[in-house]
Amino acid sequence: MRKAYRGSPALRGLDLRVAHGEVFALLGPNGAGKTTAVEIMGGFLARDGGELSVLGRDPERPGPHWRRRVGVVPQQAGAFAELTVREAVAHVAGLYPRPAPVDGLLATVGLAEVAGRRIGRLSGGQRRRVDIALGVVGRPELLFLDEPTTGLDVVARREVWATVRTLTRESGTTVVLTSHSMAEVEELADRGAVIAEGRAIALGSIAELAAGRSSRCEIRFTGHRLLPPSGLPGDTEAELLADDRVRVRTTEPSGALRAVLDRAGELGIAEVPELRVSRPTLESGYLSLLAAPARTEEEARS
Ligand SMILES: Nc1ncnc2c1ncn2[C@@H]1O[C@H](COP(=O)(O)OP(=O)(O)OP(=O)(O)O)[C@@H](O)[C@H]1O
Repeated sequence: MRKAYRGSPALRGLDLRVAHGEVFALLGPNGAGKTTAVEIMGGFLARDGGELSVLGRDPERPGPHWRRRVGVVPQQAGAFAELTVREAVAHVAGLYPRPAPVDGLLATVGLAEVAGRRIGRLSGGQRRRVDIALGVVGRPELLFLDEPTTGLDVVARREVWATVRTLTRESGTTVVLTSHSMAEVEELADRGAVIAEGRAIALGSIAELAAGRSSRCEIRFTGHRLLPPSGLPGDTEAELLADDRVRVRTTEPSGALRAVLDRAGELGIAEVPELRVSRPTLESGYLSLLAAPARTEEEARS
């Protein structure tokens, strides 16, 4: 996809493939082009170039039934302020041939108790749930969720995650999710792409994105004498920090840990002080990908 706004490029050849039934995350800094991509894929915005097939159709020439098969929860929604929750959801349900039962859906998204209240009187989190209910009431095969939990409290966020998981599990809905929350992406997504300056700089499973530019795990403990004199296995780097703390980064966490534990045994130390082993987080992988020099899409795909 290519798109420029008044000559200034927002998408410079964004290339994506989302598989049927998966939750695919679009990650990237502010202004990277995520919302522009969602608006184009959802059929709300014309692109300048590139080929696009969404559920087998070009969103600019969708044919009669395509729109009913695609649900969109935009970043800024909040329609129907004068209607009650149930009226709004029932109204939108009436536009679809096989809508979800309204009261069941309101229960699923946690709105049953405020079903009779006007949308304009709801809290921000409750309105966001209305947005989600409106996006899914037509039982779309494909759902675009643009930052679904921004502004929600921790409990509400988890409830929205549970709703999305229920939808994907029970109806096999394919979801394209944009989010700035790494926790959200780790919780919901199967695969994703990191977008920067209108291009995908990395594509893959969430574990692959978390590995980022270096797939090394981290082992931390206190006491440099626990480092075996013969060294550690694999592609490993040991760093001495303040207070005699040690940070080991390694591609072979089990082997490196075994070597440290063996050394502790030799020294008669039963418990390695402050021992912690961690895999790379999505946040660290994401940051390493963004810090990398601009890569071509071919490199990103491989
Ligand atoms: N309607 C518009 N008119 C002009 N420029 C726009 C318009 N919409 C977006 N842009 C520009 O296009 C670029 C991509 O914006 P977009 O909203 O797609 O990014 P995003 O990745 O969704 O960002 P965020 O994470 O902040 O939501 C930005 O430089 C933005 O300023």
